[in-house]
Amino acid sequence: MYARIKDVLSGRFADGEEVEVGGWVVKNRSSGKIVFTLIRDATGEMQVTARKGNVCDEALKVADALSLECSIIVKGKVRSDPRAPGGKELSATDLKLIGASRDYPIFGEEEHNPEVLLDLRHLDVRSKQLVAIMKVKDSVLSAAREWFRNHEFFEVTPPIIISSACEGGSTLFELKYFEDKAYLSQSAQLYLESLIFGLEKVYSITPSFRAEKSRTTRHLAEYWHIEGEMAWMGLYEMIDMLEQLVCYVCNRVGEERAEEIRLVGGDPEYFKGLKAPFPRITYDEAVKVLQADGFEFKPGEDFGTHEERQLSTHYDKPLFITEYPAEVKAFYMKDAGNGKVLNVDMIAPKGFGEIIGASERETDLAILEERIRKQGEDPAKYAWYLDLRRYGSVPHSGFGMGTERLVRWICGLEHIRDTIPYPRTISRSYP
Ligand SMILES: NC(=O)C[C@H]([NH3+])C(=O)NS(=O)(=O)OC[C@H]1O[C@@H](n2cnc3c(N)ncnc32)[C@H](O)[C@@H]1O
Ligand SMILES: [Mg+2]
Repeated sequence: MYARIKDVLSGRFADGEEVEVGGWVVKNRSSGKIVFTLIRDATGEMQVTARKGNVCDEALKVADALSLECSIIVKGKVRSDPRAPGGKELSATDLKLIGASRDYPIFGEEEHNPEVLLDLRHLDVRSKQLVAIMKVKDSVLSAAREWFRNHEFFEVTPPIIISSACEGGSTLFELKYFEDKAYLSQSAQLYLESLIFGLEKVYSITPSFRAEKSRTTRHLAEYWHIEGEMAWMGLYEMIDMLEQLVCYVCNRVGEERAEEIRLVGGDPEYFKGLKAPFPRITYDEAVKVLQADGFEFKPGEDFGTHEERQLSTHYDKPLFITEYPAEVKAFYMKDAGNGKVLNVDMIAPKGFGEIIGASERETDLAILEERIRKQGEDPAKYAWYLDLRRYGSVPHSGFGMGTERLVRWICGLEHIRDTIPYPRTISRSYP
């Protein structure tokens, strides 16, 4: 394997030491006898200088003709130079063109129409901005897995092809399944609930699909869903746990990906320093806050983007809002008695909106059947799920965290589409 650019820049190799680096051309500037080439690999960017006399004429000709995104292998001597990005360069002794790149359609700094960039997403995924965001996402996923493993959760692999809605029929994607029909999973929850009777604490990281008709900056038709389900746990114990999970992931990612977060315009220090406890208010208290803020809001309705944004202006940490009206929430949420359910949404500050949806689950069979019917679904389609209440049911709770929502908040991004390599929305399923 070739030397990594970050290792060359970090001083791992002494001046004069010869190393070999593989990478792609970011910029090329030639004055005939000397060619300055900025190359990148997955660890960073550095300058390569090809000088007449140091490289053979053939290699100098290759260097001179390099264009955006050519892939090259360069052998050279490490040389400290304060004028070079990162304070070091490779003074080339040999340079080979591996993959030509003529007229690369995305020009470095130029502003491009977002739709054009999305049509060229298969190329744009190598851009500095998207590479940085994908590194942040990698850290989010690995930090989450580490937290789950350290807290006795088992990772499980629930089905993606499913037979009944978890989050309402209006956002289901239907597919032809042999001679039958099936759907793409909106959430692994119902299957995770079946798995707690053997494993007690389970999690999954899967794609969830929502046929959202809305065009917003925080909805995708396909997103990655970090979901947990815990036997014996009630709502408020789960909220304590969610604070620990979110702080662990944010602290780790803020530490590990500070450079990338800064590069895309985020504030890593905030996430490095995020600490529990987070503020907690009930739905009714949230309604009072909105009304005191002069917001026109009809009590009994769900909070939308505007309400969540307004509520988040009162706090600089994520806000837990609990006990929503039963009518606006899913059938599986445990009845809290006063027309409310034992659920919680976690709303990120600064208008980044809902990151987590969670609840204690209804375990009373009759109440559950009634709520399935009230939501216009046929309990017969949930026969397997209702069996979980017939055989050794226990109090349990669970949550779903949107990975892309979390990455968007950590990176401080305007639109969720840049948090996933290939965003799927109502108007895009290409490339
Ligand atoms: N296991 C569970 O208890 C999860 C539960 N069945 C569930 O799906 N809840 S949720 O619909 O609020 O979605 C959970 C989270 O999933 C994210 N989410 C939800 N919908 C989307 C869309 N369309 N795009 C991106 N992210 C989305 C968002 O962060 C939500 O808070
Ligand atoms: Mg939700």
